[in-house]
Amino acid sequence: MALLPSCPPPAPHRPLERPDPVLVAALVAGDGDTVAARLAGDELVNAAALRPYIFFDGTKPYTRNVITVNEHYALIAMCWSPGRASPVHDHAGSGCWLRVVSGELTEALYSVPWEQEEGEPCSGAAKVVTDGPLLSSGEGGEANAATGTAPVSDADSSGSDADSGDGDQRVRLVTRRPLPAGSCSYMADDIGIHAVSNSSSVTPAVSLHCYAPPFASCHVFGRVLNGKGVAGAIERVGKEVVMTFDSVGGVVLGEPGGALIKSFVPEGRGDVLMYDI
Ligand SMILES: N[C@@H](CS(=O)O)C(=O)O
Ligand SMILES: [Fe+2]
Repeated sequence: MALLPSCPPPAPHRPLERPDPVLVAALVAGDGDTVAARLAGDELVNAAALRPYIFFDGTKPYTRNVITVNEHYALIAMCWSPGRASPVHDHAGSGCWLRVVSGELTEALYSVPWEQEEGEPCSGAAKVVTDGPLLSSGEGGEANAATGTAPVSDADSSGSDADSGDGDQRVRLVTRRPLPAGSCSYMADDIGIHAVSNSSSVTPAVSLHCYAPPFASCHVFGRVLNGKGVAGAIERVGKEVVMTFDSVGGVVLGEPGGALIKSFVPEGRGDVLMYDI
């Protein structure tokens, strides 16, 4: 059992925390293929190297474990609760390489009907569903987004109506694809926006993400609630959210109120545990 560590182990044992020269050189050169290959290979990324950073907080859809951040990239291990998902989100103009380490994820890719300018704030609707049905991997909501048939009428939102003169602001589901263990993917704003979910309702999943350059905030997208609390299509109602993290360099961060990182494995253990990938 790994209790809350007071400080990270010495750097020589934690190669993932040092800027990787291959990754840095590839990023500086704009060579995405080499970045992908580096993350897909086992030389840098392997279970033993990742294990110190794998923490789950069972109360969250996914736990963000920051392995390292430098001027070129951020390396983050995400631990996915069974059946849970990230909200639909962009990546703040950064490139996002993803490798599924264990379990199986599903990526839902959405197209956006507007040009995403760097640093451009999203027009805000007053009520945005960010952690409701949108986050489940169920069929209901996203099917609406795919067909664009869901009526949207938000009394508190000006200018976000799907039928407004500003044009169609709806986000549309393009595809949903499984990401089994070992698979890799790339995502960026010029491709679209996405939501990632753990495909399993019982098995945790772990993924490794490399963001280049690192970013401190992104936009999430949700369904506008109409006056009766009914969620419509996913629209450009994204609000800027600051990225949070649950551990850094293998050290679990405490939260006000003392919430501890909990593990799903083994079931029922309430103290801080690492999940063995
Ligand atoms: N981009 C997400 C994780 S995933 O859903 O791609 C994040 O940084 O939290
Ligand atoms: Fe993402």
